[in-house]
Amino acid sequence: MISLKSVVHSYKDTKPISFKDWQINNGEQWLLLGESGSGKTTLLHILTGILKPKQGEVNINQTSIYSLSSKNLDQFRGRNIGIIFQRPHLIKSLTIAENLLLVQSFAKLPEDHKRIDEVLNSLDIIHKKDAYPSTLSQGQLQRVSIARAVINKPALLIADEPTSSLDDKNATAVLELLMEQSGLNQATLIVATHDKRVKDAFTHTYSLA
Ligand SMILES: Nc1ncnc2c1ncn2[C@@H]1O[C@H](COP(=O)(O)OP(=O)(O)OP(=O)(O)O)[C@@H](O)[C@H]1O
Repeated sequence: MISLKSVVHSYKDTKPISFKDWQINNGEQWLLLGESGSGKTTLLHILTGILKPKQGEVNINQTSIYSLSSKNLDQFRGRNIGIIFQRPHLIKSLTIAENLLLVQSFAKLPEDHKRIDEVLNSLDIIHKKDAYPSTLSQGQLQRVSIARAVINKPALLIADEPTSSLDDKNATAVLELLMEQSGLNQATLIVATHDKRVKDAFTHTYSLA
């Protein structure tokens, strides 16, 4: 279970943003909606342990994440949280498989080539395993981003505007893959977007004012 309690954040010289309390049960799929500037990215950073809020508490499966030391928080994030950004941030000098091996090693998990093949197969991108990111299409790169996010079977999968740079066909495919991949591991899925094409796929919505 993930919970957000009495969370408020303010950046230097800006007015504080209050986030209403939020409770998410394991395996639920949520849409995070909000106008530009309403605080979606801020909230995702708070939920993923990147940004400590000025006030309030964030719990992920009974762990109050901001009570962890920074070393333990890094490891917790690597093992429990997968993040998909609007654009894939892959390391250009490494192959797709090597990029995925790096994610296992950051989380201090053993190299697991079988798991890499399994994930790349399920995302229909195994043929690009030994290719470099610059040789992949935008849609293929987004599938690799999903592979990277799910490789360690995280309990929480978070996507920040995952479809906004894709055409209709790829946007639908990426959304279906996100739902399918989170379902495979019973992971909780949170997708932040203002892409109207994806709204209907979700039953739960958290809206920022
Ligand atoms: N590092 C920062 N320093 C100061 N103010 C910031 C910083 N990051 C965000 N803000 C401000 O906080 C508010 C929320 O920003 P945030 O990026 O979370 O919004 P958003 O909903 O993700 O917007 P968008 O949909 O346009 O990406 C905005 O007013 C923004 O200007």
